[in-house]
Amino acid sequence: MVTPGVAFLLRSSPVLSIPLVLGVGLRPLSRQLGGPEIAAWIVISLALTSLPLYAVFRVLLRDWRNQRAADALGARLVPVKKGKSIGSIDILRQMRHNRKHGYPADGLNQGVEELGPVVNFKVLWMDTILTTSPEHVKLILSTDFNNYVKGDRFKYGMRSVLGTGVFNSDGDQWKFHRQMTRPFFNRDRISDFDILDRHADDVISLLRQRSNAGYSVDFQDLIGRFTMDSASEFLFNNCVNSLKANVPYPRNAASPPPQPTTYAAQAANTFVDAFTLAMLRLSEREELGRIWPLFEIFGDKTAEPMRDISKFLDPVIEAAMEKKHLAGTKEKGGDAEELSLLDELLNTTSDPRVLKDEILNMLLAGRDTTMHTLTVVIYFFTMHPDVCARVREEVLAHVGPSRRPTYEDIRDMKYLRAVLNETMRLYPSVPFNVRENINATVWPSPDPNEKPLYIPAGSKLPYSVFMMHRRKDLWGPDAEEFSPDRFLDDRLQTYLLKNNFQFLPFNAGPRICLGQQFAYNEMSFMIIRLLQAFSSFTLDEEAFAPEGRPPREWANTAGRKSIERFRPKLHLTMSTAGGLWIKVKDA
Ligand code: HEM
Repeated sequence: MVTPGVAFLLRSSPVLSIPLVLGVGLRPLSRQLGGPEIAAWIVISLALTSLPLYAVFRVLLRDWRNQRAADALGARLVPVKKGKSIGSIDILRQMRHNRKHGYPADGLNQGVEELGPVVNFKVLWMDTILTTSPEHVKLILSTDFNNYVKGDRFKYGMRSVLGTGVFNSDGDQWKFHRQMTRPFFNRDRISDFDILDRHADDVISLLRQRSNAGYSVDFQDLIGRFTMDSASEFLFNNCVNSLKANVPYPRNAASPPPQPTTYAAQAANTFVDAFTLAMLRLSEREELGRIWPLFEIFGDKTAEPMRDISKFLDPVIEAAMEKKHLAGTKEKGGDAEELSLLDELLNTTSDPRVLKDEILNMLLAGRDTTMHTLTVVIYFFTMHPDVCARVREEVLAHVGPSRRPTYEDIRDMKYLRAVLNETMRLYPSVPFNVRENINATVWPSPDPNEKPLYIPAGSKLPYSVFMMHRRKDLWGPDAEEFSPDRFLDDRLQTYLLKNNFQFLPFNAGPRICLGQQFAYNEMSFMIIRLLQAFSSFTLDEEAFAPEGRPPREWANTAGRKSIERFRPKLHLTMSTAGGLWIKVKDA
């Protein structure tokens, strides 16, 4: 099998062979055409400089064409953030460093402060136009939807894990996947809390048991197991059972009791670790941009985690296909409630590859996003005990201390919804996203006194809801503060309702998150259950691993970065570096 790196070199071979062709062919060609004898040193110099010259020529030609096209439309080019080194490689290096060690949007913020809310970070001579403007995001996601795609570059990087699933497809292929999965998210199904309730019980008993024994718990790890188990049961009726596997003890625990390693626990941890690693590899590719295959010359870095994922998923899919085969085609309107997404999908396709792609896409969509939001809600509870107490009051008033919450309870709990929204405003699970434009286009200028902006065809267009959600001109002077009431008081009218594209944790338009309502239900359900069981939460900072502690220098910066006591980390989705170690107080 050809590795991604070798495939990349083969694809680039026509250009890469220019020096060779010049070196070997120039002198004989000149002789044959009766031209002058070319000195060897000239041939060598030409061969050596041909590639850089070719690249410079192409870049200059493209920039000249873009300028002409912009002029013709009465527009201007997007301001470029210039790096100090050739191809702005220093910016790329800085971004990679920031991703690993910085706070989300470090580096990008400087560009935006300097040049405005739309900046071209022209890394490796490729137009990479970042916008934080609601009006541009609206064009991308909604009003000019057909001109913006995930694009071949993005899809190629994700393909070895996500295949052609709903996340990783465009056009008719995407429509096919979306139509296939949408019916599954109907109101009855997403309000059926049986699965959630069972797994929430496991979370609570584990928290209680560890708390009684005096240990703190990594809430992110625990809740990731909850979202994985719920999603796997919901999606393919086959629980990963990660909550039954060994849950880690804090690193500062004096003598944690030994945990028996069962085959099931090991299998669950292997699957979860492989899934996490595969997602990490994908985010590394996305970060490197179009040159990522060069870092995978000797092998596909997703191959190993995908082997472990397949070991778990393939038998599940085979068993569902077998069951379907034995039962014959289910009639529409049958006992739909009992069917998982996988069973539903089998009514549309029997292609195991399509089934696996879809399931993996859904797991990606459903696990880390809700895990992250719930983790940050609990973090905010530890930082704002008054908010925690107020949500708890609401829980007790609407649901009481032990009853199982219903869909109607959740719908009516306005403050809980405001807390979830405020958490997703400050720490959205998908803080950065990206599209590519098919045709050249023009965006309105953020400064009405300036000409509109010309966007060349095929530009990489990252948009950041993380940055947009913190803009003071859109949210008011307290934009960086955690204040759930902004979704309930005058600020709702003054800011949010003026522009419904400025709050987009779930995206918008035709590709809006399919699981939005399910996610609100799942997260609300879990919080209600937690607040019925526990009255408060505290951080156990002693238990944080060094990589999970915000560096000292953050305290000397501005905004939220200076006050946070956890460390947000960025991959495809956001998470908490080193986890969130907490202690709970029994209610
Ligand atoms: C807090 C929880 C969640 C957040 C913040 C969230 C956010 C998002 C965002 C921003 C997108 C757009 C991605 C893109 O265009 O590249 C998306 C898409 C999607 N989400 Fe969610 N999501 C959440 C939970 C879920 C859950 C629980 C599920 C299902 C189990 C789900 C299913 C999907 C699907 C299928 C898509 C793809 C839609 C498409 O491309 O047509 N999401 N989500």
